Formats: sequence, structure tokens, C-alpha cells
Amino acid sequence: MRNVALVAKGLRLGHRSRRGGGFTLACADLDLHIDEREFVVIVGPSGCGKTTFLEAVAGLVPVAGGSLELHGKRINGPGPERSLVFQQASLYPWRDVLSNVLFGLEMQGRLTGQSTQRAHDLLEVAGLAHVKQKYPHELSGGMRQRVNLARALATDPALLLLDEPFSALDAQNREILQDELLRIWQSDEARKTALFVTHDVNEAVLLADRVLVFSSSPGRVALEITIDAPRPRDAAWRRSAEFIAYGDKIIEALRSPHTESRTDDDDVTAGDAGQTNNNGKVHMGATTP
Ligand SMILES: Nc1ncnc2c1ncn2[C@@H]1O[C@H](COP(=O)(O)OP(=O)(O)OP(=O)(O)O)[C@@H](O)[C@H]1O
Repeated sequence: MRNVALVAKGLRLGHRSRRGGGFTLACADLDLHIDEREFVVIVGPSGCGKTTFLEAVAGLVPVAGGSLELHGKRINGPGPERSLVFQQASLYPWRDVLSNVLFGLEMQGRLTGQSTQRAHDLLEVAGLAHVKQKYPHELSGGMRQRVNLARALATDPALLLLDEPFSALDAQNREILQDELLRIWQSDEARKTALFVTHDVNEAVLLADRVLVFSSSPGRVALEITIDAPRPRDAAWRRSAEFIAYGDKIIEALRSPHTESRTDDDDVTAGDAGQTNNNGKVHMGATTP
């Protein structure tokens, strides 16, 4: 059975100017839902409110209108069931790797034998066991971001929020980290719900159960594309015609005027590769309805 984790209805988000008065609208009329254990990726034009939405889910940006609920409860601020991973690994330079990974647990007063063991296990899975006692400045960029991921997962959050976590990495490291994230996410018995923001279309297709294409500012869901491919998704899948077709579909959506000014009644032509219904949903692959 599918349980809904996150629901946004008519959501309005923005930023109030520090000098008072002004309000920059980031998202408006945003409706979406994310199921428990689902991996949802958001793509969209620069400035369309992707980060603002993620920050609102993290409880860092207040809801200005509409509603935003996690497991049936309104989000009013940060909470231990959510972890946010930013583009730049924000590790504490005076703490070694293990102590960085344990930080969130310490802050939450949840440092037990069991949670410490989980941190060790995560470091093992992330290929970091041999650098547990090293300090951030002794690590490569890819390793630092892996530690960042392990730290976010160590608190065993129900919802993992990732804001372009691999965009600062070179292409080779990015692929390695994408594979590792998928491996960790899939191997976790209590698999997390994941919400991931990226500008990288291939990354979106590789990771997502569902891709949400945001309209230009103010952001809302212009198009939803279900990535109907089995997991684990390996190197062969990355090279498949189906993979490329999904990527083309997302690029087409990003370039479409519908992405910029879509109305609820708009229809999108999906071409040969998929079918779009009048809710802006594209389904491709074996179970295309
Ligand atoms: N702290 C802030 N104060 C004021 N305005 C902000 C702040 N952060 C973002 N904004 C504005 O809110 C809007 C949405 O920004 P946001 O960073 O959420 O977009 P984005 O889709 O994540 O962009 P990008 O893809 O370029 O990272 C933009 O107009 C931006 O200028």
C-alpha cells in the first residue's frame, strides 16, 4: 500500500526582505505529493524556487500560504525526521570524520551504542571506514560530500532532502557518488523518502522514481514524469535508449513554453517516447497506461 509522506497544497513561498517591506515570491499554487520511500527529483529553471521549496520542507522557510504537511502534520520548523544536504559539504573542520557523522545524533541527544554502530556501518557502506579518523581538510571533495551524506543518514531521517549535492564535483566523482547514494538508499532496510534537486537531467533520470519539472518563477509543478525502470539501475541502464528518451523528455519539458506558463488545462504532446495526460503527467516504459 502507498502511504503519502509529503503533501503541498496551493503552497506559496517566498523571502521577505531583511530591510522590511519587500517579498520575493518563489513558489505559488504549488501542489504535489510524495509517497513514503519514493525518490522524487525536482528540476526547473534557475530561480524557480526549487531550493526555497526544499528549505520550506526542512522548516527553514515559513509557509506564506496554502499548506505543507509531512505525515499529516503541518511543517512549522525543523525536525529530527528531516535531514538536508547542501551543494557544499558543511563539515566541522575541528572534528574528524566519525565525529562529524555523529554530530547530528549528539545534537539530538540520541548518541547510543546502536546509533553509533549505524554511523560506523554507514561509513563502511560509503567506503569511508579507512578515513574515520581523518579531518575534513585531509579529504578530497568527493570524500567530503560522502561524509556529508553519511552524516545526513546517521540520524535515520524519514525524509532526506538533497539540494544539488553533487554539482560541485567533477563528472567522474559525481557518477561515483550517484551510484553510492543509490546503493545506500536501496540497501537501507528502512528506505528513506528522498527529495533531490538538480540541474543535471541525467542525474534526475538515474535517481528518480518520479521527476517533477517546475515552471519558471514562481515555481509550481509544470510536468511530472514517472521513471518506470527497475532498480538497481546500472551502467547499462545509463546507456540505454530508454534512459536517453527520458532525458530528452525532461529537456523538452524544460524548454517548453508550458513549463514557463502552464495552466491546469494545458496539454503537452509527449511525442513517440511517452504519453502525457491532461494533468501534466508523463509515463514511459513497460507499464505505460
Ligand atoms: N534568502 C533570500 N532572500 C531573498 N530572496 C531570495 C532568497 N533566496 C532565494 N531568493 C529568491 O527566491 C527565488 C527562488 O530562489 P531559489 O534559490 O529557491 O531558486 P532555485 O530554483 O533553487 O534556483 P537555482 O536553480 O538557480 O539554484 C529567486 O527569485 C531568488 O532570488
